[in-house]
Amino acid sequence: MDKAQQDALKKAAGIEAAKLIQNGMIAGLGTGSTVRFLVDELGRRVQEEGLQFTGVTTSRRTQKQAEGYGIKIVNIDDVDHIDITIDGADEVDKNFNGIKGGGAALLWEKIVAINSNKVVWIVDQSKVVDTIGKFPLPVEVIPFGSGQVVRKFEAKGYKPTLRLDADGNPVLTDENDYVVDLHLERIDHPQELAEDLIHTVGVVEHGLFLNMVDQVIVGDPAGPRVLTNPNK
Ligand SMILES: O=C(CO)[C@H](O)[C@H](O)COP(=O)(O)O
Repeated sequence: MDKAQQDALKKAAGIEAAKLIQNGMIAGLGTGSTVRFLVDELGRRVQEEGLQFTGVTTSRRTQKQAEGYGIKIVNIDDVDHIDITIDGADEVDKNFNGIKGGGAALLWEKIVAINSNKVVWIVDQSKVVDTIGKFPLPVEVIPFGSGQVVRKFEAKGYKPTLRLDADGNPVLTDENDYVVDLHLERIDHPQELAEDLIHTVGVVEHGLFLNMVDQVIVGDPAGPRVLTNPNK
C-alpha cells in the first residue's frame, strides 16, 4: 500500500468517526495524520452544518488546527466529563491492546483517554496486527537523567533510541520531555512490560494503551469497518 492509498483509508476512517460527534458533546480530539482528517471533517460540519461541540485536545498541534475551524477548545480541567475521544493509533491487536505515541503526544493522549466515557481509534488497515511491537514503542522520559534511563533499557534488551528531529536534536513533547523508542519487534507480555516501564524512575508515561479503547474504526478498501471491544 503506498502513502496515497494509506491516506485515503485514514481519511475514510476520520470522516466515518466524525459522525459520532453530535451537538452539545464534549469531545477529546487526538493527534496525528489520521486525526487531521477527522478535524477537517468536523471543521466542515461546524462551518457548513452549524455543528456545535466543545473539544479537549491532546496536543497543541490539534488545538491549532481545530481552533482554525472555529471549534471551541477548552482545558481538560475545565470540563466535568468527556463524552467521547477519537484518536489515532500506531498498532492495535485483537485484544484491543495498542501502541500510541508515534506523534509524541502519548502522555496527553492517555490523560484524555482515561477521562473519557468512550474511546474510539481511527486507523488504516495496516495498523491492525496479530502482535504489537513491530512499531517502536514510545516512552516519554524526563530529560534529566534520560541517558541513564536509556542505559537501563539497553541492559534489559529493549533496544532504545532517543527520538531526534531532522536537525539531530531530541524531539520534545508538549511537556518538554524526550521520547525514547523501544525497538522490541514483538511484545508478548504487554502488561508486564507496562508495569516495568512505569516503575522506571524518569519515565513519565509509555505508549502501551492496554484495553483502553471501546471501538476501532478501520479504514479498509471495502469501506470503514468497526471493531467493538467486548471487554469494555
Ligand atoms: O499516537 C499518536 C500521536 O502521539 C498518533 O495517534 C499515532 O501515532 C497515529 O498517527 P497517524 O494517524 O499519523 O498514523
